Amino acid sequence: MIIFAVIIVVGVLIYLDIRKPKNFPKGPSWLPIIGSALSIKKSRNETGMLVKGVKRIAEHYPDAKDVIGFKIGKDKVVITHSTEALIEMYTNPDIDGRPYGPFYETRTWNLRRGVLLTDGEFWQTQRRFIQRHLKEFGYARKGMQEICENEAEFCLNDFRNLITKKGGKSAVVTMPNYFSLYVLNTLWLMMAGIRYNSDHDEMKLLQHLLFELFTNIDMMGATFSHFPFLIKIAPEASGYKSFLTCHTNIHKFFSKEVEKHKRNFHPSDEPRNLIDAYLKVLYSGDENGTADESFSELQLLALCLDMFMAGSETTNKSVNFMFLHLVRNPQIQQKCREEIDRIIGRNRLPSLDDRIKMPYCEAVVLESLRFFMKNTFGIPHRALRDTKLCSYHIPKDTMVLSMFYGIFHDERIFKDPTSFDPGNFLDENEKLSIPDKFYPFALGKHRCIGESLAKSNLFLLCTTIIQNFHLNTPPGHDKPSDVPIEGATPSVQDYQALITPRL
Ligand code: HEM
Repeated sequence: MIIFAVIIVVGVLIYLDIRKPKNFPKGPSWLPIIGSALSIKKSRNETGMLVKGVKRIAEHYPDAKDVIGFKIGKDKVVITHSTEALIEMYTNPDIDGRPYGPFYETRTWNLRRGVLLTDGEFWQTQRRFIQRHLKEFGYARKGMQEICENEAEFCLNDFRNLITKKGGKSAVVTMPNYFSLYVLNTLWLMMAGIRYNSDHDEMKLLQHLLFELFTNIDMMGATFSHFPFLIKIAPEASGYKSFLTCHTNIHKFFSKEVEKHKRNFHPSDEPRNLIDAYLKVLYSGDENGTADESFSELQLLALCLDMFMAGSETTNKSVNFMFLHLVRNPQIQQKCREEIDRIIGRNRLPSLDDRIKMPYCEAVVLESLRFFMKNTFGIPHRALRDTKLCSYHIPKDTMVLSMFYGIFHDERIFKDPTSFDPGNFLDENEKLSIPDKFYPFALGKHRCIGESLAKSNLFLLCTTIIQNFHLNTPPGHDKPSDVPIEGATPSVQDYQALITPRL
């Protein structure tokens, strides 16, 4: 009798686990416990990339051309993969939440902290604070322009010194990640008032940790997050242990920085950067004298972590894609150089004021953003309540992901989406012409807050380096591969470039 009852209960549980909600987006069938995880894994292995794997699965459901539905472990996951679906998702306030789960909370002491993966009023208050103070410490004044121009010049001088050390004619440089410190400095000067030199070991280690982290996870989360029971029984194999260790090390670094600020800042002082401004609110409240309860020291650490992750990885990798394609395509490099010589000349360094007069270099920047974003997903969203997406039913708490491949590989927008072509952003008169639906920084309430900083860095690093050097494949080397390495965001494979000063 008992056995019979157990069989019935198990049967009902399995039925509930594999049953799709009515009018849920089409997709592979769900197996007990694992859902459609195996279908995704198989397709990802066969195509070599998660983005391509999802695209291939979607092709099996031609009548579901905009969104596709999965279940991975405990999570219902819906992926938007057409331009229209992405726009609908980002502009639907019912899908403005961020998911729950160990992946999202382990990184911040099992609490929901920071700005990247929080939602509701807490997120709104903190986002508003960052936006206001980024303006104050850079965006709205000449500050950001000066900071980015200076960092591009530091990069230029480091290249020059390297070439001098190698005998003065040229140097072979390991390219991906060469620029990461300069990119990070532009953000960190506004956040913390600090710039790091290229030989700062602790910062190099931190960037390495972050790079590893982004390579080992994906935007759907990690195995331990979809299957939380694995945290206890397989902490290493599920990726939980390394995820935790990496975050512990990152937190140690930021705690030290915040401590330094606490020692050197008095509430009556004028804040010099975003961390100071945050401490001022913590010590003496905002302009009304009260601090919102979302402000705390742990939250400040989480903000540092989030800004570091959101700001440096993304920009650095876009810069890497830009230089990869400049090395692979000397004719594009030459066209940039011609525009630089015509508009700026060789007697002064590029400035952000030149940008408006340099459509070709600007088009290279936009094409690099397309190449970075086309193989990535947005940060996961969550349905705050039952809602609709492309007329499908999306139950409350479903994870909703945007797959930018849909926009950036759309043949209706880009003639040949697979080739790197700045012409995608120029009209027949070589004037800048940006497609209406070009959203590398997303849209809606979670739209990126770092767009202008990222674009400024890309433009200035491109023009400052190309104004002064030729970048080529070293003799005897193959052209660097343009097949990206998978991860939460795609990376450029290791390659070397020969840097030669212009005569
Ligand atoms: C090439 C560089 C960058 C790209 C392509 C990029 C792209 C994006 C995208 C697509 C989102 C929306 C995520 C979503 O909800 O789906 C986002 C959000 C965000 N970005 Fe960026 N980003 C870049 C650089 C930066 C920089 C430099 C910063 C820091 C100043 C930054 C800070 C953020 C933050 C804090 C969010 C979360 C906003 C929120 O949820 O309210 N990003 N970014």
